[in-house]
Amino acid sequence: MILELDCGNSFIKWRVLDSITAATRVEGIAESDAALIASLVAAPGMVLTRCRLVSVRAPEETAKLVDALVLAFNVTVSCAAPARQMGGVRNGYGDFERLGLDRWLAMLGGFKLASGACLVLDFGTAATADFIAADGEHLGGFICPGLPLMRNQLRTHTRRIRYNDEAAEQALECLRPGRTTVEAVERGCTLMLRGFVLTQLEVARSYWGEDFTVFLTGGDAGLVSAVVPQAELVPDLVFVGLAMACPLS
Ligand SMILES: Nc1ncnc2c1ncn2[C@@H]1O[C@H](COP(=O)(O)OP(=O)(O)O)[C@@H](O)[C@H]1O
Ligand SMILES: CC(C)(COP(=O)(O)O)[C@@H](O)C(=O)NCCC(=O)O
Ligand SMILES: [K+]
Repeated sequence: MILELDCGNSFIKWRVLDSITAATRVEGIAESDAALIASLVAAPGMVLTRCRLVSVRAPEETAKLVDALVLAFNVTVSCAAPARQMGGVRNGYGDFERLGLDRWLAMLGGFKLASGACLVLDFGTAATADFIAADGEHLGGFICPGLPLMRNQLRTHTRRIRYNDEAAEQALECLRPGRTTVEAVERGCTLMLRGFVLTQLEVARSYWGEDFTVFLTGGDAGLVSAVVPQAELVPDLVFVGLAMACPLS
């Protein structure tokens, strides 16, 4: 079985694929290395042979996780690395190694699925947008704070914005103007994310008219999907790119 990991700034997304059919056997989201390993140990019938991962964390942090995986499961671990081009996509950064690897893999996945111009929007700790032209040229992208960062900035830099996660979840029942602090913040930040999406669509239209595919991914993609009904919601887009960047021969 193949273990796949997407180590973001907030969470580790993981899944285990059958080596022969490539079907997903189990998947989850872990808050820490220890929680990840505990979930894998607890899953019944787990025989890991290979592991591939992408990380936007510090190299030392990633190395620690790799060591822990090797120790726990005796697997070979392959880590996605930056590239100037791959899968027909050309990295648009002057310094290509600086482009976040999760963005790069989501772009590879998007371009593969679209086989044409695409706009890749990822809603995690940060919200990111990347533009890939029909010929595979990455035109660049944008990075903004995602919902967790916007919310936490308000909570930590004001005196009177305080509420718990349960209240936050309930506040998103609808997006009418808030009548409590939690509603006002959660709905306000959600509308900021939606505004981000609409602006990115305008940029994409200025390049390609209507001739492009929009991909939404990341943990908070569901919060914005209503404003782009034409978009493809692909939660595992980074994993599509990961399989391209780390083929298991
Ligand atoms: N099951 C879940 N567990 C944790 N967060 C989730 C879950 N489902 C959706 N989310 C949302 O995903 C966001 C984190 O997105 P994610 O793409 O994992 O970020 P990152 O890649 O930066 O770690 C959180 O703000 C949370 O709102
Ligand atoms: C932009 C990001 C912080 C997004 O991370 P995420 O929200 O997925 O955890 C990450 O892709 C990153 O650290 N990028 C390096 C900077 C860049 O892409 O220019
Ligand atoms: K991510």
